[in-house]
Amino acid sequence: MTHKESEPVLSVRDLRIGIGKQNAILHGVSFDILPGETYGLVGESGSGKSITGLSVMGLLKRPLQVTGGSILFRGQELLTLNSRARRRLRGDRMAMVFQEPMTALNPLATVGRQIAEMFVIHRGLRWSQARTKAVEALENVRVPSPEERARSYPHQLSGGMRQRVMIAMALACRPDLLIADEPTTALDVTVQAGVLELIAELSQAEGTAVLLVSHDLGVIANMCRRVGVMDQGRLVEEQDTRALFERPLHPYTRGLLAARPRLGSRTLAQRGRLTELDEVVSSDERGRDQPTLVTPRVFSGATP
Ligand SMILES: Nc1ncnc2c1ncn2[C@@H]1O[C@H](COP(=O)(O)OP(=O)(O)OP(=O)(O)O)[C@@H](O)[C@H]1O
Repeated sequence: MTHKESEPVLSVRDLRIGIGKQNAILHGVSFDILPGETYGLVGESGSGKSITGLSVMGLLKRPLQVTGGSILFRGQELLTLNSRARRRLRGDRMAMVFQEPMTALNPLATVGRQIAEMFVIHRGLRWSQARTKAVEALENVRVPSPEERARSYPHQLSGGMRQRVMIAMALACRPDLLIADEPTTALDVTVQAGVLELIAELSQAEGTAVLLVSHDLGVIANMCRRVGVMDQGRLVEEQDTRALFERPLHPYTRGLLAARPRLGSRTLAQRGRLTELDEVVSSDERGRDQPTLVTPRVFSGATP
């Protein structure tokens, strides 16, 4: 890694997306993600979380297009790069995992081959070496019997295992940035936790910056130190996660928090994590030994 540890891996400034110039959908979103940081983007369906992630990856599909702003990746402007250069970055320096792994996996190739391909394309390894690396990559994401699993086709694996395979592919080349868009929404609650813990562990071990997109505040609470709240194509608030739960500044965030799942619902709260966070936040000990907080930001319509 050549960039300094304190410099953001990703710096999104005033990002605008629209259908042509007239029909704006994302209205000037800005945020930074530091190395090793997991930054959460939360908001209701349709608020613009996914299109933000897709535009960073350069995977936005027409009729949607970036109409303004800047996306700096390790100091390099992505919006002026040609498609070949962006393709070279994808899968190598930045990678994305989606809610539904089958959209990213080829049903006709074994998972071992698909992971191996990453090493062949981006690292120039021979297939024999790449296959060995693929088995290692499966081992890293705690896939049991990785040699055997490498020979499986995606449909022969459970949803949780497929998600691990997609994470193994995404992290194969040790990217600086991982974009995880609702990575556990389609999974059973017990499997969710394992996949999230895996992303957190790998990010810490490798210093990977993670953009975690989720509508689930419980997931964000467990994974992220900072969170941006999106509403109707705007980032309406950005705060340290604990502070957000304690003192939501924007009315929309307050609404989200009021509507958040409680014990008994099908989220991480079921495992007591959200309740733990509630306890931490409401405790007198809060704030102690916490990393330095960023200045809370409210972007519009705030009534602090
Ligand atoms: N292909 C498309 N054509 C036109 N509008 C689109 C297209 N894809 C997304 N949009 C619009 O962009 C807005 C943001 O969508 P986006 O998928 O980013 O929301 P989201 O917050 O990720 O929600 P979800 O969690 O449901 O994916 C929505 O209003 C959606 O209708």
